[in-house]
Amino acid sequence: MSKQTPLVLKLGGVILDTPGALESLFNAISDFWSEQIRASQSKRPIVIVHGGGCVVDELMSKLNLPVAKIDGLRVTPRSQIDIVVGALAGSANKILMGKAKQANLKAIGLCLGDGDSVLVSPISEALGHVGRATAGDPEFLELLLSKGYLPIISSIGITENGERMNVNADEAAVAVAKCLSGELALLADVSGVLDANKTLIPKMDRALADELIHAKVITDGMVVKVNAALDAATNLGAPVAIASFKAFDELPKLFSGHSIGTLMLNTQ
Ligand SMILES: Nc1ncnc2c1ncn2[C@@H]1O[C@H](COP(=O)(O)OP(=O)(O)O)[C@@H](O)[C@H]1O
Ligand SMILES: CC(=O)N[C@@H](CCC(=O)OP(=O)(O)O)C(=O)O
Repeated sequence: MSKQTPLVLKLGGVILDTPGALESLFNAISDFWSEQIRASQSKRPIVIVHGGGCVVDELMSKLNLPVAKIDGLRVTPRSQIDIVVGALAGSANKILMGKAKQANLKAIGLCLGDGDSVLVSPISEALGHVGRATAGDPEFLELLLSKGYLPIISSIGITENGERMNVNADEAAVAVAKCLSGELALLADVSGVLDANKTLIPKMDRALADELIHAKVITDGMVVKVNAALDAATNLGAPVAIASFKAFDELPKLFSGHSIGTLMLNTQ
């Protein structure tokens, strides 16, 4: 049985607020693996990296704390890192673990710092506890994947000095994919990158992305996502999909290596 390229799936936090979405996603993974076993193939390794920006926002609002972002990244002062870690590595990660368990998946809940899989360093004083992520040591994740685990990784990292850092989950997923030399798909609450008429753009290179960002057709979190996907496509030497986590019928296609949503191209 040949070794298969790991697939890194990034889930936006909105999936946690979308009724039935996690159940459908995990059942799709379970069905895909059962099908592979029936066909006497080895299970394709899958890793989930998740966000939870909306979970953090809800908690901040309950605590009457303001939300501030710079270029799509949450300003995370020292006084708020406990809240962010609790929401992402705690609540969001364990909700996902619970849903994976209900689908009988052998999941394991992690953060970027486990096994030094992803290394992080502070970006700027202005952003506070926000980290830039780079690929680290693949050994730990490869060990888990070789034993058939489904790692579910939050976007919380730990610096060399032991500081906890909040990492944008798209950037975290890119670093995990680089660490494992895997394929990457960024799953959000939209069918992919949309043009000015809200029509899906099937393929996108750097030139088109720059044009649409400049024209403010691509805005907010999608700017970070598009830039992260193009960076990953270049580094991994393979296209990266931006697609919907609601595209349940298309997920088996994605799992078996076909494209869905918008394909971000390596144009270097
Ligand atoms: N051109 C665009 N195409 C699709 N979505 C866009 C575009 N520009 C901005 N967006 C917004 O980006 C959002 C997805 O980014 P984000 O909220 O950061 O997702 P996630 O939380 O999954 O990382 C969409 O819900 C949409 O509101
Ligand atoms: C630095 C930074 O912005 N971190 C993000 C991490 C979570 C995230 O990216 O969640 P989504 O994928 O659901 O947007 C945040 O605090 O919102």
